[in-house]
Amino acid sequence: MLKHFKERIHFYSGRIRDGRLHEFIAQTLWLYSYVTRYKWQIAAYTLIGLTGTATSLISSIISKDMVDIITGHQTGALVKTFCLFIGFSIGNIIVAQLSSYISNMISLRVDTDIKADIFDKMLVTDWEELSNYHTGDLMTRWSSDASTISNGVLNWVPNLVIYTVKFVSSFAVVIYYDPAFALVAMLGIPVSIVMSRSMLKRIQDNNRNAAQINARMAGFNQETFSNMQTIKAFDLLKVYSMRLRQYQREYRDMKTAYLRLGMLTGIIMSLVGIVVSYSCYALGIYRVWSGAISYGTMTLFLSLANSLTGTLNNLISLVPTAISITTSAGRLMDILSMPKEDYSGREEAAHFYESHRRDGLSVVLKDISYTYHNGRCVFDNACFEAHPHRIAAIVGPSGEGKTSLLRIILALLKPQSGSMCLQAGSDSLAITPSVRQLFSYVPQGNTMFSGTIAENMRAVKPDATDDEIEEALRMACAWDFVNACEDGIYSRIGERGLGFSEGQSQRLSIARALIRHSPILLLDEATSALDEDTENNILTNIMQDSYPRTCIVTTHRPNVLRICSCVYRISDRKCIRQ
Ligand SMILES: Nc1ncnc2c1ncn2[C@@H]1O[C@H](COP(=O)(O)OP(=O)(O)OP(=O)(O)O)[C@@H](O)[C@H]1O
Repeated sequence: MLKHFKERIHFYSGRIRDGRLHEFIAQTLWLYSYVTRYKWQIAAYTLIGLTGTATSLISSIISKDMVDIITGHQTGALVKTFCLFIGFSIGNIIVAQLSSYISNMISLRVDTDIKADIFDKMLVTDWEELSNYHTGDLMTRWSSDASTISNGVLNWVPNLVIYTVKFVSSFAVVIYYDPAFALVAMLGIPVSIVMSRSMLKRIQDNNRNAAQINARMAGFNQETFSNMQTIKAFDLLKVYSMRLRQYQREYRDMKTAYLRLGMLTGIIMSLVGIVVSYSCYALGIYRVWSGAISYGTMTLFLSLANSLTGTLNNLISLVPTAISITTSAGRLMDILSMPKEDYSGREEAAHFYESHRRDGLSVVLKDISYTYHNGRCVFDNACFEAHPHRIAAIVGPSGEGKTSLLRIILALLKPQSGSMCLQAGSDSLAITPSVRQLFSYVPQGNTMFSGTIAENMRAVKPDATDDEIEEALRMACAWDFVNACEDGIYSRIGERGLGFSEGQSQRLSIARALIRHSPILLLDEATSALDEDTENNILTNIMQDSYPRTCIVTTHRPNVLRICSCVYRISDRKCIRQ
């Protein structure tokens, strides 16, 4: 006994040392915050479950009385008891259906609420940290892990209460009528406990493996469907088809091993259940034969014996459920515990802009140094400036840091040292995520959303009129081809600009950036697919616009440089003004 106790202590202290118990506690505490948030829903859920338990228990007792009246063991009004029995049976059905409806409604609300909450938290997570995860992995965590959590938060505590009450009340009724019977009904408990203990570790491993394989599969599917053109162009159909099968095989193998174990456990548990049922039958028949109990009591025992074994198994199954919920909580906590962006200065930024709307804002970076998490240092004490009514160009060889500089200006990347601010006269405001509302950004690649052209424009300026949209499209040299479309600005754009050429999509992206009327416009090789004349016209339009806009472009094209007021070359981790 003492040896066993010492082993247990050693086991748990080992877990504390390797951090698993600590992790489990942290995950449980995290989940607890959701439990307290939905305490009323959880209470309603529990109450519904308890009502079901009470009605089914009362039905069993009434059915006992009815059998006893019929067999002459008990005197009483048969018709009244029969009516009660029918009434409770119907009540049982109604309570079951109603509780299923209400619990589904609550579950739906809590599920959408928790998902929206987690979604919002993911949106404000530090961009660089978040970009370490594949989007497929993020989507799996958000959809399936968040579902596991919402289900768990809503069901686990009520189920614990309901099953415990059900077990204890059934047990109390059995003990009241015949304590010996209660002992026999409990025969299966030791086996259930031993079986579930052996399953726990495997369930934990299975949960972890399944989550990893699902994430990989989601990533693979997402990349396959969004890169169909490349896959076909390289004639990779067979390769991708085989790759999918490989992932499926891994998933199947893992699932099969788990199912086999489940089947074995199921067989053993069922055999134990049969032994317990037959023992209960045998004891019941013997007690009726010896006159110790009535037929009615025997029917009551038999129905309660099944309910006791079932409820106990349900109670035991709450342990693996808890493991799967905490595993999901851990996977979401990985994301949610990452640093968050600080948006507390939004109002100050809006006010700063309002005060200097007429003259525009300059961008000033002083002695900034930035190294990516993987150790790649892109800037070391670099300086950069851009001013209203001017276009500042950033040039340099591929991979030198042009896009990284725009990400720094956008506060997507946070320099390890140096300062960066927006300046207007002698006023300045530090660049933080709160300031991002003052930027418009056209990144590399096609970034149009599926929907109409007007919807894309109104995504960044919801109150934009048709005339404003036309004006922005004209400025981006996109009006001619949009006007030529049958539905004009209400023409549909497919996923990632499908239906329009690369150059047309670039012009639509620029129009979308212009319509927002942000004081700072960032264009990352946004005119690379255009012919020189169109590129020239767009940049000249931006320069000649009366709106005081500070424009920063990255480019490899000499044509752009001729229009720009100043040029910075990125070289050797510095920005050198030319
Ligand atoms: N998310 C990232 N994590 C780690 N390193 C990165 C990341 N993004 C870019 N880098 C590295 O930073 C360097 C600068 O990349 P960046 O995209 O800024 O170059 P660029 O000058 O815009 O190139 P291009 O002209 O080809 O677009 C590259 O060497 C790249 O490997």
